[in-house]
Amino acid sequence: KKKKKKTTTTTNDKQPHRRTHMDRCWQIPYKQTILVGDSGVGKTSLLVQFDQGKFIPGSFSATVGIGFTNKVVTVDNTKVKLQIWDTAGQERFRSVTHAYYRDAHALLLLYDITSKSSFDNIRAWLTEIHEYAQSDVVIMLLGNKADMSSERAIRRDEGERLAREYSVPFMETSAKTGVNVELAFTAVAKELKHRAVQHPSQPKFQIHEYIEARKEKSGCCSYF
Ligand SMILES: Nc1nc2c(ncn2[C@@H]2O[C@H](COP(=O)(O)OP(=O)(O)OP(=O)(O)O)[C@@H](O)[C@H]2O)c(=O)[nH]1
Repeated sequence: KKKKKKTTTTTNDKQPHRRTHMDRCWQIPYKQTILVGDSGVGKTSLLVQFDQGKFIPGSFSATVGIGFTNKVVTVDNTKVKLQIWDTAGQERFRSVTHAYYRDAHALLLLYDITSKSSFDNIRAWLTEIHEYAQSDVVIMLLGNKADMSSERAIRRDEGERLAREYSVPFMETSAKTGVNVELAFTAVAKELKHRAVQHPSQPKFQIHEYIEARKEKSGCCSYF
């Protein structure tokens, strides 16, 4: 049995993509994705579901400051390395979070479908994002806790309407059941990959269409 060679990878943002003898497919240097939204909407839970495929129920412990998880997503035979930052939703950590917006390639903005205030605050979050982040940052709006249909406070079409107003893609997710969690991150990875390696003659990747064709609408309450 051949001994596996130890490899080290370096990132160089000036090189959008490269192929090395260690890789079987193309690689894109780390892309920073940040999870933002009010405290308790499920940012940490969403990341744990995506990273480990599990949901840890029980008492809620608010994130203090900021932390990250590295995750490689393979899209179209290309490895997109996402460095996913989980921020604290609490107001008192806001200045810490702002400092990270500038370097973000993508922002996943969450509200909780059972919390009207978390939905109402989305406009304030978007104002902050537009103030601190790069103008071409990929933004996605997620209505989390879609499994809690009996406590739903925000209809799906309200989320859709808000997303349309800001021209951002939208879907409802559940960090508990996993509904649309992988899709949210894969769509972001695909968009970032296309931006990095897209040839001008190729058609642009349509993130809205990609999501619309794949998102699960289950776990939501058709009555609304
Ligand atoms: N039913 C259900 N509960 C969820 C879901 N996502 C998160 N929760 C619960 O909601 C609470 C808050 O979740 P967190 O992931 O800690 O929220 P957060 O947005 O990271 O909060 P901060 O760290 O304070 O910003 C926890 O009790 C979770 O178990 C979900 O999709 N469905």
